[in-house]
Amino acid sequence: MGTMQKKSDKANKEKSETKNKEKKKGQIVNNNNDVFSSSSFSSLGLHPTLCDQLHERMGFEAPTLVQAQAIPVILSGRHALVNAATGTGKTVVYLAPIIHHLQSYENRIQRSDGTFALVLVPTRELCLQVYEILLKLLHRFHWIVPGYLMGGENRSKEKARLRKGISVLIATPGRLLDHLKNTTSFVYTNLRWIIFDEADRILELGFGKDIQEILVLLGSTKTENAVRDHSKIQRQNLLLSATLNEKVNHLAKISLDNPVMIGLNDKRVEPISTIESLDSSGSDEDNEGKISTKIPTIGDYKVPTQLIQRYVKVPCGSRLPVLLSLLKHLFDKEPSQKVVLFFSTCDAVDFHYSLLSEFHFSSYPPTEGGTKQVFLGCKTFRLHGNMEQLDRRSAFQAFKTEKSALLLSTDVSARGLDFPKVRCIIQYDSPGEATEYVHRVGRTARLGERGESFLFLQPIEIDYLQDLEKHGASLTEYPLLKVLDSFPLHGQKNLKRSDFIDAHPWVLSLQKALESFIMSKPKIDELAKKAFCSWVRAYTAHRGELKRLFMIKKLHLGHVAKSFALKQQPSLVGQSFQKQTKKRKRFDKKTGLPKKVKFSSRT
Ligand SMILES: Nc1ncnc2c1ncn2[C@@H]1O[C@H](COP(=O)(O)OP(=O)(O)OP(=O)(O)O)[C@@H](O)[C@H]1O
Repeated sequence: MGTMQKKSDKANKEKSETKNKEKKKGQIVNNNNDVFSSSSFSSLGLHPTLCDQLHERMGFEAPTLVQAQAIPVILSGRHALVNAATGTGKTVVYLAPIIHHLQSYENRIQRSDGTFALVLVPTRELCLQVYEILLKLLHRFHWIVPGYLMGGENRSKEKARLRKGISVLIATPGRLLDHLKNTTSFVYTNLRWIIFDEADRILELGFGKDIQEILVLLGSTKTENAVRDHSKIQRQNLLLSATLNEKVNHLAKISLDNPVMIGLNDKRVEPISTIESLDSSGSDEDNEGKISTKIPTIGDYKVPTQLIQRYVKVPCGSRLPVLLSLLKHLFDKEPSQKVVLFFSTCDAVDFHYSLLSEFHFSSYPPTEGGTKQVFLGCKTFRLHGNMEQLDRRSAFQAFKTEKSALLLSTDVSARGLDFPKVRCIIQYDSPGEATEYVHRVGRTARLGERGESFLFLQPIEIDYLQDLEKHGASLTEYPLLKVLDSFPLHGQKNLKRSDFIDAHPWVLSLQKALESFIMSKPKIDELAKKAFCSWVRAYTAHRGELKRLFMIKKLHLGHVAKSFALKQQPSLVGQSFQKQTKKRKRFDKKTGLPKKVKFSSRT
């Protein structure tokens, strides 16, 4: 081993020891027995050099419970469905066994052998994140080449990398399919593993057809597996998520052969002999009666036990000042912390990002000359699917490394992203499906660390709590009035001012200031109007049971406009919204199917 290598290993060891000491100082609030196993990585059957990497380079002292349970199964070559809470280390569950096997081949694998393992993920950020972990794990196995393919990247460069050969490939489905069809130098004859990370989300995003095509092109549907049984390469496919539910049944059935269920108790997937269709939603509706599915419809999803889950009940017209007050309160209480704030649309992210970056307010804190100060002093980032790839990448990386910051995002950040030390999640717009609630709050309270989450609900939406309860998430009400009373107004603090949020003097004065601010900033005013339209559209897009809980008819659109600091409901909205609703109704009637998630506008 070279001196440089030794030095870097020593530095890594020191870094990991400091990290572990920090954790011991009290960051981890959960009982370690709930997260970590008492076994060691080597006792799971992993190669000693890989165990050293996990320990020294990654700073992992012991496997997590799901790692201890799943790694031996995956090492044995069995297909598997892995369901475990957010932030419990599922990435290593599949990467470690792949590396273990690849490094042990008698004839060292070469780039010209092409791709041995393929990991499919729903978003570009997750693609990069898994790639970075893989890079670290492969540090001592330089002959195993990692790589990634994803939308937004340069196709020709990707082609060139594929031509040279990538042993372990991380990809988003659309771009992978593109290369499978068009890049003749892409060698995948040695493919042994296909992993679907966040399997349910890949299907929810409407990639079902792509996945089906990918599986056929790779010869990895169950029927083709059976034909290939006699060939020398055995396939092993894995599906993972914190919310594996009935939506992945089709995928599981066509891609997994006698799978082992981990974290799904005794639920089994029934074997089938033909290829079922993976439509955009992955729904079972069109096959009802034909297939008896064994993954339950109502999943009791595992939310980290140490996570404090709250809801904030706010009348629609007061949403914006309440959001700003909550943010201010959180950062005043703990100036060095990271918060992720979720919205339903890209436009809402853009509007609130501009507002928070520029909004000044004089009443808090009162200053001598009455000079206005930026309302929220923390670093702010935004991340959504309509941003340029470069901006997306730099926001993602920057928020990862910051010690104290606020990230405004759509659901593009909800799945799998591992931002260190996020203490708080705010869901300003409701997530819709309970699965998305679980993944959004899962960006905090990872691996036993503490975390808090806030879900904004209007009084008319409060029944949504029952829906969450059905899935195992219990929320308590946040004492909002007490917090609002704590803000200084006319030099006075902590006075009981009102029993009603929408009549609270602090809320009223902040709302007034926000409206004047928007009127003085034509660009932000434009963003507010756009965000209003998208918000209403997104609200009408709730499906099934959720449509009953989030009823557009019950909304007062004037109050919705107020929540974007608009004094009046923008007039164009009526038309555009009606057009949109009519179009959707026509589509639903024609196809009988729910429309695909519009990835570009919503996330
Ligand atoms: N054995 C371990 N010891 C210490 N830290 C670990 C261990 N395994 C994983 N981690 C760390 O735990 C964090 C969460 O891991 P990971 O992102 O794989 O979780 P996940 O279960 O996939 O979460 P999600 O469901 O949100 O995608 C990461 O920072 C990872 O480095």
